[in-house]
Amino acid sequence: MSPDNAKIKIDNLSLSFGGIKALKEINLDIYDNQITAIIGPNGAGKTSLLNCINGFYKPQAGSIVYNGHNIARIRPDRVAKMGIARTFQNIELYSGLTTLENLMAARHIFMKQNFLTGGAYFGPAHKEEIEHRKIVEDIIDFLEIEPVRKKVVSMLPYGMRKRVELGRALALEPQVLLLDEPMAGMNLEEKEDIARFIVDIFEGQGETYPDTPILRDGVKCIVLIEHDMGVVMDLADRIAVLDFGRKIAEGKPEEIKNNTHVIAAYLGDDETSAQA
Ligand SMILES: Nc1ncnc2c1ncn2[C@@H]1O[C@H](COP(=O)(O)OP(=O)(O)OP(=O)(O)O)[C@@H](O)[C@H]1O
Repeated sequence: MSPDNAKIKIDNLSLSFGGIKALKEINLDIYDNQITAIIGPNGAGKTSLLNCINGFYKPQAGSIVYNGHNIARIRPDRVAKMGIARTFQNIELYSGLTTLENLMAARHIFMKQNFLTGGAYFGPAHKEEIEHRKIVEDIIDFLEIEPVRKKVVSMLPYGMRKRVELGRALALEPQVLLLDEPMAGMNLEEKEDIARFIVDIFEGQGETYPDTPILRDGVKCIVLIEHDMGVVMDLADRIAVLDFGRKIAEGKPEEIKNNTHVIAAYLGDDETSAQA
């Protein structure tokens, strides 16, 4: 693991909103074959960092190099096409569409045929639709959401909508999956389900889904924002800690657990954390 083979290399990233400095000179390398967790108190800059990676926010300074391209300031739809998918703290789905339609909508970025002009029932558009449908059906099966596949997502319980959102991100067949508090607002059982899905997505399901590479091979680079420390310590290979827009620590879970600056940041000891 050296900075030269980082999947995403973030250098000196700074982002402000008027007088508010959301991110201050962040340096962070994110690697394949790891689940990287980003933690920190409320307002620390975690979501802002994901928003910079996927193109929602345009940082004033710094770079984000992914597969050799600086993607800082590239549009979100292009970043998604390049292989970075994400879920949101406040679920972002087409609330009037069904589970199936939401996942199929994600596939449209891959469709060569325009589904309005390509002939929906005959010809190439129909063939293409069937291929995309196969991938989507495998994702629905994997996430155990068959019972709600024809249900409009606004009618689904919160935990189920979170799961559909995870499916929508998988339907983009990403190389990198950014998860913003995927378990927020869930009960213990729902949290355990999502934790299991994250591990299964990361590891891949092999020949259970032979024709759907994203499930067969898994997503080898996952970035997770999560407040539940038990979950973070269990799932993460590496943890980066933000506080007031700065990265104050980075390391393996056991290193972070005992880091005095991290403990101070969580207990609200500003003086100690500011000195980091
Ligand atoms: N669009 C925006 N406009 C103005 N200020 C913003 C915007 N987005 C974020 N901020 C500010 O940037 C800072 C970092 O916010 P951010 O949401 O990234 O923190 P966070 O660590 O994700 O917090 P939480 O754990 O509460 O979700 C905060 O002061 C926040 O108010």
